[in-house]
Amino acid sequence: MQVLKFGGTSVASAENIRKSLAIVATAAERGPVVMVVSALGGTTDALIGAGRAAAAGDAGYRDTLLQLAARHRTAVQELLPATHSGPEGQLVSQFGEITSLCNGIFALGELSTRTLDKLMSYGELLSSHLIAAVAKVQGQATVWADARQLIRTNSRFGMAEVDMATTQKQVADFKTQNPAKIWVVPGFIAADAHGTTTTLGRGGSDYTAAILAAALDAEKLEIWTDVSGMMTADPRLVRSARPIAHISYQEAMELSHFGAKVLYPPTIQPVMQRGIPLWIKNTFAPDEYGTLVEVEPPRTPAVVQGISSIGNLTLLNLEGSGMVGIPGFSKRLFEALARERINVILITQSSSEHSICVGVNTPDAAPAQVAVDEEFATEIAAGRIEPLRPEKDLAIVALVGENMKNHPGISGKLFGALGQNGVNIRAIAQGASEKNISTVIRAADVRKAINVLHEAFFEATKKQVNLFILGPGNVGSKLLEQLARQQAHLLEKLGLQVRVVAIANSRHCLVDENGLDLTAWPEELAQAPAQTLEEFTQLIIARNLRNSIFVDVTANPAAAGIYANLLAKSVAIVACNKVAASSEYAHYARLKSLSKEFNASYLFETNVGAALPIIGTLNDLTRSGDVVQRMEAVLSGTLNFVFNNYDGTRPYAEVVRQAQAEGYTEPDPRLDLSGSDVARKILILAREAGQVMEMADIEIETFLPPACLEGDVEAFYTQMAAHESHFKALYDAATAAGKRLKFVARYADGHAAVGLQTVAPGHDLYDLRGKDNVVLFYTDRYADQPLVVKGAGAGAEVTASGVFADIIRAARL
Ligand SMILES: NC(=O)C1=CN([C@@H]2O[C@H](COP(=O)(O)OP(=O)(O)OC[C@H]3O[C@@H](n4cnc5c(N)ncnc54)[C@H](O)[C@@H]3O)[C@@H](O)[C@H]2O)C=CC1
Ligand SMILES: N[C@@H](CC=O)C(=O)O
Repeated sequence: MQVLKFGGTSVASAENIRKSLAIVATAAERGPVVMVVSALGGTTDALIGAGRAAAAGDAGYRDTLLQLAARHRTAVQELLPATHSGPEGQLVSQFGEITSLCNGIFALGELSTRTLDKLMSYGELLSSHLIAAVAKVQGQATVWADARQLIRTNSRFGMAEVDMATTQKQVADFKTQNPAKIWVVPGFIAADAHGTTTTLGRGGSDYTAAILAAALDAEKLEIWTDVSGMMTADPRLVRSARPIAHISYQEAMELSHFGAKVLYPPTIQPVMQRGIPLWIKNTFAPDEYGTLVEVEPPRTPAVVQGISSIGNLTLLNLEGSGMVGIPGFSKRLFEALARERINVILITQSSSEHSICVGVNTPDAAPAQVAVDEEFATEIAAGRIEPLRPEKDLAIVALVGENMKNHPGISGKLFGALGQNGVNIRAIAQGASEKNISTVIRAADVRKAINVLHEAFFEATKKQVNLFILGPGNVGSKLLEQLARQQAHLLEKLGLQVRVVAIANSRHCLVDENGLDLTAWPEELAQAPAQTLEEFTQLIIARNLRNSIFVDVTANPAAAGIYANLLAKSVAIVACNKVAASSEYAHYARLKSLSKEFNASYLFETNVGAALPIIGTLNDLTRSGDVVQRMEAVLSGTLNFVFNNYDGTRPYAEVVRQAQAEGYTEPDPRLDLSGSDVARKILILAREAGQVMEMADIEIETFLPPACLEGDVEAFYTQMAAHESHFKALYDAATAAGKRLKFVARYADGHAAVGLQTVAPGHDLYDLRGKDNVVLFYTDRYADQPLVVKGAGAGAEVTASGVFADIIRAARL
């Protein structure tokens, strides 16, 4: 025999019932079929709601029942010809019984578990009678089989336990007396020794099917549902989750216990005992393979089969020095919990024996606390142990797979992936069978954690990266253009799915968690809602997306002020904004240490020389043990451009304006002309070389007449124009000596200075074209001939490409 079970969605409407019956008809061509059915989707909840309302004295239960009756009537009318009045009459009589039952509950103001079982049983009774009638009309040799006469349980209403021996006999008797090809059986319900209706727990229709399959020693059990099998993770949380084709009973049991709701956990035991294959199939896509649960699934290279989670968990910590080395504490703890019928989901104990930690469903936490504190009242009073400490809002995320056994590195990878994303693990449990590694984490981190783990274990070729971009000005908009152009390349060549989740300027913020359209953002941003920087920070933290990177393409000090907060949440920072790296040393050092502590990159290569590999080269030198003795550099693209293009034929101010128009200057060009920007850069280099230095330690010799730095940017240009003769004199003097003007930064022996110099032909800095930068590193290894990095040192396009490169570095960590 074959047992096929159809869940609530598979029988939720006339159309779905037809689909389910078509599947049964095909199966019946191969041999007899037991069709176990759930109630029409949503019916059980409606019945419970009606019962509870009636018990609470709320007459609204009558409306619920009327709606339920109407829904069933519609199904009958759609499925059966008008001439076939039997089922409709039966419906009337069944709803009469339901109404009487609810009226009784209303009158008594009480709903016992026994009455609730009776009330809930009508859901499956209604659906199974209807479906049996339709099958008969379709010409199938069908019999309706009352599960209450087949499955015997004890009288634990709500979650009755099955008496398998009696059940087996009753099923065998029924089979002898009913040779029909198709049995239609209501799932979920059974009866105790007195014939009183019981239920097998929510989801119990799966269990009914498994019990019948075992009792009949069926050739297979098929669970027909609305998804194509067990998935590698909950598809509502992980978009790239995929069905698992083959899985062992043990693995299926682990996964179903841990939230893979496609299968009611007790279902596996009866079929596993007899080695009956269990298929999970999709009623709405019957040709899809689904999941086959069997004794020995074909071996796959997959070490981890699935990732599952259970929410609503509370950890209870029993802790105290009085526990160490004294036998019996755990026994008393578990007995106290068992007395209250509290199910323990997870247990961990450290080898110091100083604490035992158990995980329970959150609704059980309060009674558990009372029970345990009572049990240990004497020890608590004596200060030998602490009162029980519940910790709420937690969840379990577990890796499941038989191949994890003896496979080193799985837990390392698990912890690494979670740690890199700032997911703190509160407790861990792994049985010696190594089929399941469970971690307890904050409920708020579940989505991120499952995605991170899914990526680590199932998507070796793809990593999703989520960008939050602040300040799409010159550099930022070029960056967005480059990202848009390279998205396909990144996915194909580097396996990086780079999504821009948010773009904000100082007024608006545009967000799409699925990734913004990078061609339409300028118009959309202008229409987007207003948002403050604080709100933007909270948005990044609250979204809690894996592999999040904050990209700061502003020049704003307040923006630099949010890095610490974000790093502490394991959000990586990529900045071309130089404010943070050139702020007080203590702050710079704190950001570096947060970056290490929380495994989040803090990258700012573009702070010096735009996209030139200057900081990276310096880091490579120092990390490999080299020591920087001195540095000599031209670090201002703007000033190099200005002095390369000024010869007195055009006003100096006009050349500066051109540098600004071409995107080389800071948003405030006075920073470039005053030498401050170069001072920030040599400060950053000195710090990266290992020197503890402040901005005040840098000697800045400005060549600007003081009047140029008074007032705003327009006044600055006006004053430069007014002091044209000053700039001309500087130029003429240099030219007369056969030299060129270069604004040079120097560092040696812990001292740094910046200022204008004239350099002669042959000097390393003499031939520096356009807006180029150059750095000469003199180190222990490069003592005579410096290591030189040279090239374009300013401009939106190159800077954006440097930011892009930092994003890729952060993403690939
Ligand atoms: N232009 C270049 O060659 C290089 C620039 N950089 C750095 O790149 C950064 C950006 O430069 P540009 O793009 O030229 O400047 P920009 O002025 O064109 O763009 C900055 C953007 O940031 C926005 N912004 C300012 N404060 C904000 C806030 N609180 N919240 C949100 N958005 C805010 C502005 O509205 C503007 O859209 C600067 O820090 C600069 O030092 C670094 C290396 C080279
Ligand atoms: N304004 C800077 C550009 C980036 O740092 C410069 O001119 O060098």
